[in-house]
Amino acid sequence: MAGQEISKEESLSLKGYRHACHIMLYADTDAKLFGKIPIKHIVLMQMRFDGLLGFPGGLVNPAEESLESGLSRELWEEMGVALNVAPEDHCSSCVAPSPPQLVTHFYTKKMKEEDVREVEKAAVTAPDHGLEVMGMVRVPLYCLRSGEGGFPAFLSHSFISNSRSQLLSALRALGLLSWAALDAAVTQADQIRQSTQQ
Ligand SMILES: O=c1[nH]cnc2c1ncn2[C@H]1C[C@H](O)[C@@H](COP(=O)(O)OP(=O)(O)O)O1
Repeated sequence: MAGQEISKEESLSLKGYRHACHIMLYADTDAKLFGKIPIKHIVLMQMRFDGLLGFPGGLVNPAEESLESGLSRELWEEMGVALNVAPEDHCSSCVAPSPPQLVTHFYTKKMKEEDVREVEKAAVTAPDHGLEVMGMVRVPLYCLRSGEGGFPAFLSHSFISNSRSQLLSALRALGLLSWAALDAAVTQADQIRQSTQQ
């Protein structure tokens, strides 16, 4: 479910559409899982109230505020931190495949590892914690030796709207995972989904 890409400016002229803004916060890390598997990058997503994975953010009314300030407001509600989002952090805008009449605007922001830790700590006492947000999650970007563990297993879960495509596109565009690693993970995730549907 990728949705149809559209420019931010064009999307704002669409009549009768709602606008949702979400952001991928990420950082580099030297940490190693079990002391040997390099984690390389921390990427934050969240478990939503509906059991689906998605990015922090929410609905913004462009008639009342800019997309970026609306996104900052949503981030405060969901993560309890005042994060400045700039127009330069904008990554893509899409007419979402579902729900209807929705444009999803996607942003990415690189942080320091220690600042990501502060976000994670603050999120536990944010207004929406335990209500609209069940918790922040880190995306495991590594693959375990079995081939399926780690990122493929993560991708086999259920995601809200086009957030899975947003994740894959951002990882590709930012060079956090190679094209080959991404393609292999997507193929393995499909296999995991098929095997768990039986
Ligand atoms: O992470 C996401 N990526 C793309 N679209 C998303 C994401 N999370 C939600 N959505 C879509 C689907 C939802 O109906 C709307 C509104 O999002 P939500 O975060 O639930 O907004 P509110 O907190 O209710 O304002 O966007």
